[in-house]
Amino acid sequence: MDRPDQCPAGHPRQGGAAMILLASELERSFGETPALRGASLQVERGEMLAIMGPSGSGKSTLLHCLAGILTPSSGTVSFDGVRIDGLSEDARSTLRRERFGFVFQFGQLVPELSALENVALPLLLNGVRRSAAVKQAAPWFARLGLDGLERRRSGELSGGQAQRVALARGLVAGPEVLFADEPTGALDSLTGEQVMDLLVEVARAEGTTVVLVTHEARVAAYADREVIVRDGRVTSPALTA
Ligand SMILES: Nc1ncnc2c1ncn2[C@@H]1O[C@H](COP(=O)(O)OP(=O)(O)OP(=O)(O)O)[C@@H](O)[C@H]1O
Repeated sequence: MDRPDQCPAGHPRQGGAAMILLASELERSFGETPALRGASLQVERGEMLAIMGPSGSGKSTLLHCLAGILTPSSGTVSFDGVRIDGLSEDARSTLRRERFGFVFQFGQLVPELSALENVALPLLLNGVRRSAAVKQAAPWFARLGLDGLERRRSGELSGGQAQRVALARGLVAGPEVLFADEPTGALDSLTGEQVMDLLVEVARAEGTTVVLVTHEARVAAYADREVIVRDGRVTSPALTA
């Protein structure tokens, strides 16, 4: 199993270090409330990792620190071998735009834009011309079973459809890591399974690393590996290299 050309998850390495994300001893509080209290985690390139744990244990805060949305008050986060915890807001914003994708619990589509424009948005923000961005976004509709919904606004989509549009938007720019925070949390279980099936299928096909926060065991079961966050710490053993 220990083949040097493959990750444990069985996917080809894309070059570079095996660990794409490395968090060490993260601390972060909100006012008097400690959210992370020495959380450490490693994510291997190409793997799909589920972060589980009780409500309020620090899962989202950990994801936000890994993704450069938040900075920890102490501890380090490295992405692709480079420290990102000390980067400026502008540099973190560029990093998120160019190398990460996001799916949140409530799709957070821009209501004024069509579904197609929502999917094209990350490309437009990366400086891709409108016509090219739309051309690149369009095939995602067939890929995610959304044919014919391109012109709809988010208010005209079902929860599952909106979440598939959000998934397309999260993946359209070819991110190295997709961060998904309770991506099925607002969906019924069947619709949630359909979204997870697509998320896994597309992430595997694209070789995208996935960091998935969920409190649902059946959602975590899609992942290659699970860790548990309790009281701001990752309690299950991190992968040992
Ligand atoms: N922006 C914020 N302002 C104040 N407190 C916050 C903020 N974000 C998180 N917290 C607090 O930090 C702790 C960890 O929150 P976090 O959202 O990371 O947990 P979680 O495990 O993702 O929870 P849930 O499963 O309920 O979403 C909680 O006590 C929470 O109330």
